[in-house]
Amino acid sequence: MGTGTWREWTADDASEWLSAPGADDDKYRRGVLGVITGSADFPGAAVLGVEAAHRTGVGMVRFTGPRAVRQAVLAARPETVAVAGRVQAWLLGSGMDSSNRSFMLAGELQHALASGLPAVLDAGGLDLVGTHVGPTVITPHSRELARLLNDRDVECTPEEVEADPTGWAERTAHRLRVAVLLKGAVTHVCDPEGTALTVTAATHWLASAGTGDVLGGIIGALAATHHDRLAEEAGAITRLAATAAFIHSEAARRASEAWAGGPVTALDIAQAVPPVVGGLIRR
Ligand SMILES: NC(=O)C1=CN([C@@H]2O[C@H](COP(=O)(O)OP(=O)(O)OC[C@H]3O[C@@H](n4cnc5c(N)ncnc54)[C@H](O)[C@@H]3O)[C@@H](O)[C@H]2O)[C@@H](O)CC1
Ligand SMILES: Nc1ncnc2c1ncn2[C@@H]1O[C@H](COP(=O)(O)OP(=O)(O)O)[C@@H](O)[C@H]1O
Repeated sequence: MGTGTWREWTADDASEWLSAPGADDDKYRRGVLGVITGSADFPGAAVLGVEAAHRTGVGMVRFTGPRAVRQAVLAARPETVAVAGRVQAWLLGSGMDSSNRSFMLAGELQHALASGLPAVLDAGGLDLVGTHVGPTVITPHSRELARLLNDRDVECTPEEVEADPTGWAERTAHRLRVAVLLKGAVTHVCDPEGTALTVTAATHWLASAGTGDVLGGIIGALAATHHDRLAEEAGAITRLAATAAFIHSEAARRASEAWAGGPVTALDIAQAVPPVVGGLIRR
């Protein structure tokens, strides 16, 4: 079992990490999120993450993932810039296969991580943990966490992770020296410094394909808009990740309520993010 004191992250907590742009802001000052996600097999993961990042409120999203995916991303969100350039944070790996990475893609991912900028490592980017130098959060579910640990000679099964999420999240944070967001009906977010937060999902309709990709986009956007804070205080990535999980959960609840408590899709959730962010800012 975990040793830390875990605390549920509340709306009041989340609201402290959100603000509207001011008169002095422009798109660059607000923050640019660089996104390298998706693949020919999973273009949707890139579309969902980019959609969620825009909906969370970021200065710009710069998508430099695989060429095969760019058209789909731009068709869904023409606001996205698809040329390389300066960014303030990275979202890497959703919809990618770590065992099938081209030489060029591997180089681009390594280059992103070597930048020292805040990074969110999801799905097919999880194996890159340890090569990062900036504030970083990994976002596995139980199967991905077990696989990641097995690859580092730590024996555990997805069932063991599910039986003891606090313990495995803490052990992973300490061993890999990184903030961990372990997804599930209760999402556990912790770091090696001892911050330990839970976000209990407001609806179980969240358990559907692509919702994790949406969460990645929300975390990425918050990392980009808080780049100044993260440069001073790397540990803030843990609270930003918990804030993102809270927004994600509330957006799912809203999206479901819009359908009389019925099912929602990942894209519905991304599109329900703005009123949640607006409501938290007004608190
Ligand atoms: N629309 C999209 O493009 C989506 C892309 N996704 C991407 O898909 C990749 C794999 O993510 P997962 O979360 O599925 O990875 P998992 O580690 O959960 O699963 C890996 C593979 O195991 C198999 N599997 C595991 N449990 C299964 C079950 N109960 N029944 C049938 N097959 C099972 C599936 O073939 C799956 O591809 C990630 O890169 C992720 O980002 C997913 O997020 C789903 C949506
Ligand atoms: N039973 C559940 N109840 C509520 N939320 C859940 C449940 N199962 C999973 N979730 C949430 O749904 C999302 C699923 O993410 P993930 O497993 O990465 O899916 P995908 O890879 O298809 O995007 C996570 O945010 C997770 O916390």
